[in-house]
Amino acid sequence: MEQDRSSQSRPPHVLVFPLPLQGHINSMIKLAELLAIAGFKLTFLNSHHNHERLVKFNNIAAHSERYPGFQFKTITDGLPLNHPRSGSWFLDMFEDTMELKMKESLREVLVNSSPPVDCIIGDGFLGFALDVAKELGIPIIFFRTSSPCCFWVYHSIPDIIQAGELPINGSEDMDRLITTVPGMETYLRCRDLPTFCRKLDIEDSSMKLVVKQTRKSLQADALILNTAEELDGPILSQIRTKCPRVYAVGPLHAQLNTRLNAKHGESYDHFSNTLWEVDKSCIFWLNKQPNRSVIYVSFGSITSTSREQLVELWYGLLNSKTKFLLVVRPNSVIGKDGEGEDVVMELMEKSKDRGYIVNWAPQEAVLNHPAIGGFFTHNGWNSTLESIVAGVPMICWPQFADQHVNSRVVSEVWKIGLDMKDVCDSKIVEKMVNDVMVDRKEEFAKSASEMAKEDKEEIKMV
Ligand SMILES: O=c1ccn([C@@H]2O[C@H](COP(=O)(O)OP(=O)(O)O[C@H]3O[C@H](CO)[C@@H](O)[C@H](O)[C@H]3O)[C@@H](O)[C@H]2O)c(=O)[nH]1
Ligand SMILES: C[C@H]1CC[C@@H]2C(C(=O)O)=CO[C@@H](O)[C@@H]21
Repeated sequence: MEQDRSSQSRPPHVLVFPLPLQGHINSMIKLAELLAIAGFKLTFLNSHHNHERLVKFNNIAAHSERYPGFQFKTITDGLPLNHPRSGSWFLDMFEDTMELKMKESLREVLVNSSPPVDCIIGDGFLGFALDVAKELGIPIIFFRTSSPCCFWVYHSIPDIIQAGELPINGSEDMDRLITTVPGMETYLRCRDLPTFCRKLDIEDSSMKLVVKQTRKSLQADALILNTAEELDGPILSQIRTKCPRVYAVGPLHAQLNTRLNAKHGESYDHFSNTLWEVDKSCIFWLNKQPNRSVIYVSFGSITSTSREQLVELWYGLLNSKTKFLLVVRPNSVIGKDGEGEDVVMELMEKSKDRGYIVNWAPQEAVLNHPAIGGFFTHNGWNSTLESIVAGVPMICWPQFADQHVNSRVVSEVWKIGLDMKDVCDSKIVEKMVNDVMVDRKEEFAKSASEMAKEDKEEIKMV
């Protein structure tokens, strides 16, 4: 059933539909805010579950006050209410019956929308949105929230397999170069491939899923990526050989900040859109530390660590020559019978002179604080971009998906950090922290600040 979208005297109505994860909501809501500033009517389609958390930890009504055309709607994420939604739960959403539930709910929202939706901006990982859009005759743009370099690797997986470069033959094989991803021939090793490629079985369902969603992204009317030409020009050129309508619109947090600050001044309150309670006390702690003396340590919104890994990281930080601000999300330490939570309490107590631990930080404010000199990160794409824009060098400890490719690009191509992938040893942590924060401090600070400067120039030009 097609709705009448003709002869409009009203602003165009865009529906933005993210995969229900913090890392996807963050950049997609910033894009929605930018479109609302430009005068579009905006519907942001959240899952019931995440919307409840957004309402709990943010002043959600403020979005519609600030942007009169902005509204939230909610649908199911396809999962039962009692689903734990932790660990790698999100893969459950792609079970056929779960996906069907989301697809039907999306269809219903679109059919009943008034005014009608003129364009969908769908998360590129929710390929079924394309089928609904086509059925209803609504243009659709896909937005991939992860990195362009990983998008390109996902796209190339069938060629890598065809060339016999996958599967990986055990741990001995991890440093072999992959030569069949155009543009990355000189630096991409087996260990830098997205983790889904570490399966021995080339018919593995998660590997097939990422290829399917990636190839489907190219069938939309256009593809949006959260990057800038200055940052990812060579990879964007490669992607454009498969799909000419690729737009680099990022880094979105910086685009939005630039516009809001220009209009309202530097002290304007920005929405954090967070699914956890932000602990701002760390900013007061940072205020007491010397410039560039603290390493910020955080692994995003999905990654869990084992108790042993956390203790190993903590000893490395403690033995280094620098202070640290560490984020440990509630329930993110895997251990038996509350062991995970106990260890966090113990580390907090023992860290007092050297560090500060919070459950969830105001990350952008932290990265832009003068006391921060480095970011120990898992290289989720948002964190990577936030670090680049703030001019903060990185120590990379990637955990899954695009993060392994991102850390390789950060360390080997952009040279704004060190890569610690596949290792968790306190001695190596200590050495890398000392390198970035003390021994090679000026070298890394220089490359990171040059990169931030180039990026800011491009943002000003847009
Ligand atoms: O204490 C914290 C920790 C994180 N953040 C924010 O949370 C977001 C985290 O996003 P990201 O760094 O991308 O990590 P993930 O949450 O792990 O993101 C998922 O989604 C990303 C985008 O698709 C992928 O690149 C990642 O690999 C995937 O794990 C960032 O904007 C951070 O600023 C906070 O505000 N406070
Ligand atoms: C659904 C998760 C698995 C892959 C997605 C992704 C990506 O590389 O595109 C990154 O992180 C996760 O949020 C997505």
